[in-house]
Amino acid sequence: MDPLDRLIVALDYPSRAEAMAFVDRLDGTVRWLKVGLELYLAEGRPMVEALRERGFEVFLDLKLHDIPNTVAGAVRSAGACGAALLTLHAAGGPAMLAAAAEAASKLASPPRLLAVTVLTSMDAAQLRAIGIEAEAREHVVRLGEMAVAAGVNGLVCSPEEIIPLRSSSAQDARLVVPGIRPAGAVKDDQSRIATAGDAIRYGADMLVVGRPITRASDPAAAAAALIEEVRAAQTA
Ligand SMILES: O=c1ccn([C@@H]2O[C@H](COP(=O)(O)O)[C@@H](O)[C@H]2O)c(=O)[nH]1
Repeated sequence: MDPLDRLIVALDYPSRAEAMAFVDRLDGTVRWLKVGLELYLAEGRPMVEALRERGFEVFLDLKLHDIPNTVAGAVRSAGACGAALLTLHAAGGPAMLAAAAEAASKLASPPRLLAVTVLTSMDAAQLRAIGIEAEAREHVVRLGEMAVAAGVNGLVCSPEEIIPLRSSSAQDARLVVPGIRPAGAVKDDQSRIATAGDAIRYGADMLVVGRPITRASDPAAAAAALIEEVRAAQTA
């Protein structure tokens, strides 16, 4: 797989002007950009369309989570803007996921649906606080198997769950992995992390990287270095 198709840069910015100023600084080094809630709620569908017009592939990370009928409608609305990937929460359950998959299947060019398993910011204490006593790995595999059976195309998980998922019934799902940090870097609000090279060696398909690139003094160089790390890991 082309390493350029394995890195998604998260555009966590409050406005189109700031996002586009950052995109300019990337200087053509990346192919995939992620529009999340902050930017989408501020700028909406035209933001995605503008990135598509500039030739980028877009991952629309809206993490939909509602009753099946509402999520199906959201997939129809969001899916028409040209994004290649769209997220929803696996915790919405099989009926919600199946309704989303059915709605996507009726679109002219549907986004691939990715189910977010357990947010990479959550550790054991956070999981216990919402009533989950199982380890993150165990819970991710349970959610991942359920989500794939319900019809989604891929999963969002942390680097720590890639290997367990690859030996589960969800083994063929596209695994999109945030929680990427260079060795020794600050975790910020992330908990379950690994380096880009390790995540690729474990079996990730695509990596999502925000602050290690957006906060770099030279974002284009930081992105190019990550792409090189991916290339080295996949040929090792
Ligand atoms: O479990 C999840 C799901 C989504 N994300 C998103 O990925 C990026 C990560 O940004 P960093 O700055 O590299 O931490 C961010 O946009 C999240 O919304 C996630 O981190 N974990």
